[in-house]
Amino acid sequence: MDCPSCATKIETAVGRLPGIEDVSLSYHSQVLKLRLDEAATPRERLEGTIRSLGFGIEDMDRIRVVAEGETDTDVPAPATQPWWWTPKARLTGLIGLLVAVGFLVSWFAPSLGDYALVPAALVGLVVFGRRALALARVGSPFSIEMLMSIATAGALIIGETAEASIVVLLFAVGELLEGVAAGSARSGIEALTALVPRTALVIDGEIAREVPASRLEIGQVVLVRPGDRVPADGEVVDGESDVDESPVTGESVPVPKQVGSAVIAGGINATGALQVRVTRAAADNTIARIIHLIEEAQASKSPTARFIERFSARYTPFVILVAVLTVLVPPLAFGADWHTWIYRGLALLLIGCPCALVLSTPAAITSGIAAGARRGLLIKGGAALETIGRVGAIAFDKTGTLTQGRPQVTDLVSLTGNERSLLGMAAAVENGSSHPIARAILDRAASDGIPLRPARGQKALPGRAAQAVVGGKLIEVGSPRHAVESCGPGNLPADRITTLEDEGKTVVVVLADTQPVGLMALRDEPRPDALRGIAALRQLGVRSVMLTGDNARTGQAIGRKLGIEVKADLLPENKLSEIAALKVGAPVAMVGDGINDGPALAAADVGIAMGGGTDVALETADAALLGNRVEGVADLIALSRATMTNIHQNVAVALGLKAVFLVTTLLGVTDLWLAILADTGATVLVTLNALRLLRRAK
Ligand SMILES: Nc1ncnc2c1ncn2[C@@H]1O[C@H](COP(=O)(O)OP(=O)(O)OP(=O)(O)O)[C@@H](O)[C@H]1O
Ligand SMILES: [Zn+2]
Repeated sequence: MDCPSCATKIETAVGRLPGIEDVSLSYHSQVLKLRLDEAATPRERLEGTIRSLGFGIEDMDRIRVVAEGETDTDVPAPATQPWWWTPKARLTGLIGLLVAVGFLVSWFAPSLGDYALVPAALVGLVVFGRRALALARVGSPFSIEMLMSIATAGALIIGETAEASIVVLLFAVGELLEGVAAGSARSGIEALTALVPRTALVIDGEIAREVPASRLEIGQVVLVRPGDRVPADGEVVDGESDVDESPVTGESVPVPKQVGSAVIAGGINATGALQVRVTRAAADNTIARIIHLIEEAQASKSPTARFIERFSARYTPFVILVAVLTVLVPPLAFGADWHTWIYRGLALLLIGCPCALVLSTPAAITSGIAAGARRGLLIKGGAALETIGRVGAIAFDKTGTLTQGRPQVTDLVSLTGNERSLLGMAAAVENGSSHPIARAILDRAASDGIPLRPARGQKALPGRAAQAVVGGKLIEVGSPRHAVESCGPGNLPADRITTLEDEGKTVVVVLADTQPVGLMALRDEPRPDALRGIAALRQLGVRSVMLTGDNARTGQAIGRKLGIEVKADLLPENKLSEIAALKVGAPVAMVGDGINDGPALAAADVGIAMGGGTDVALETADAALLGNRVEGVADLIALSRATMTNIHQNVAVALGLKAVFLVTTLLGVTDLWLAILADTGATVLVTLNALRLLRRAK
């Protein structure tokens, strides 16, 4: 199969057979899966149906019954034939030979004339004509095969046998080239599958035993020696090492891993032996999800692709109509020569194939998505890829996206008692909360050796505070704004708060029965890559805005360091309205860590999740940055723009060539074989152009 639409044709045709369910055909792995009731449809009939559409089954032995739950990775990769020995290549060779012999014969025996070329044309006509009929039966009457067969038959009838034979030869060559080009696009994605090793060493008591990586189960512990590739997504339970995850995440620096770190299948373990507990089965590890994503992206059509499909659905009948008129009108109305105008009409039929046009968008989108995947930029479909390049503004969540997301308590200010009891109280309230501030306070209490006091009724007030009853008092830990609302502005040490906030620290106030008893300041360092990432976006002409629930002073202090516009003091629902307000004229993207900001990611036109490796929240986002660098956002935009440029070039080539040939054919300066060259040539050009996107990636 050369293109996803081939896969659709087969799926439709096979799906119509009785007793067949759950047909799914993966264009990438070239594997067809279905549930078959052999009483209704014997295997031979299934095979015959596929072959009648002009596709082969590489090896009947590879038809296998799979057990429930078995994954694609268990299916051995097809033994790839060299391109010059594929059925297509052999057919092309045969037709080429017949054409060559035909020309020789007519050279030596001029009396035979062009009849020597009839065999070549007939072989092509039989092969492609049968395919055209099979396609017509499954609902595609205007296939290129049909147009080509009519043109060939017509040329034979009016005695242009040389032309007819050249047309079938060029068509066969074009198909062959398309196959080669499509194959190299596919191998870019297959390379990803190859990243995961076939086997893994499972630790079983004292010994390590080798098992297929596809059979690893969640919870098993595998040994990854230095130099090995990590066989599964998992968590380090023993050992320390640097792992090069660049093949999956695009992150070029090896990542240090200790006990507790997440590792991704496909990473290369550099220095020390690691023991890794498997956290995801092979079927849904990061790489499998990337591949799945690319396949889904192909199935879901981008807006441009949909537009072009609608256009081409009208284009072909329109050209056929023009061809019919071309044949009929001049001879009937103006007494022109029939032969000339039939010839021109046939040439027109050949340019009526929208193949190159239909391929222009999906080819580029697939390459773009695959190119992104190679650099750790996951894009969930063509629509997202198209939108990202057009965004006018990008909203960033602060915590964990522009900052490290690991705040540290820097200052403790007790207003009444001592600092240790202040910390103990706050920690008791925060115990159980997952907010980064809560974690920071709990860590500090633990490192200061302060025991937790019993607390009950722990509750979160999102975007404001956490509260609980400790020692009979209602203790609240929250933003200064929340404190002002409960105790009035008079009782707070406002100067002290202002000073801390101007240093870029987040201040929380601890209240006991609505009376302030202390302050805590926390600092969350900006991420080193954030500055570069924002600068790169500015270069692309995109506005960046930081959205934060923190107060304005803290936000501004961080914003100044990063050179980014700041919207502060936002409650979670205000973040949504800020995003809506940014949508003026151009779409908006939202970048977050995908943990607390699901709604904001969903509210934007494009939600981009950032997160280290395995725990990316792809469910809520349209795109994800596996490399976990802010610069990835600019890379995404650049990739999207490059893809759109590529699409426009493809459309221009496809339509441009057709337009030129439309005119020259009507003027009578185009030969039939030039018309077919324009068609297959355009398809090949479009595929090759789309491949340039993949090359860019490495
Ligand atoms: N569990 C909590 N403990 C203490 N203070 C809290 C807690 N939850 C929220 N706050 C207060 O509310 C403010 C806003 O919280 P919110 O969760 O909306 O923002 P954030 O996640 O800290 O920052 P950002 O929006 O930039 O990611 C915090 O700065 C803090 O002052
Ligand atoms: Zn195709």
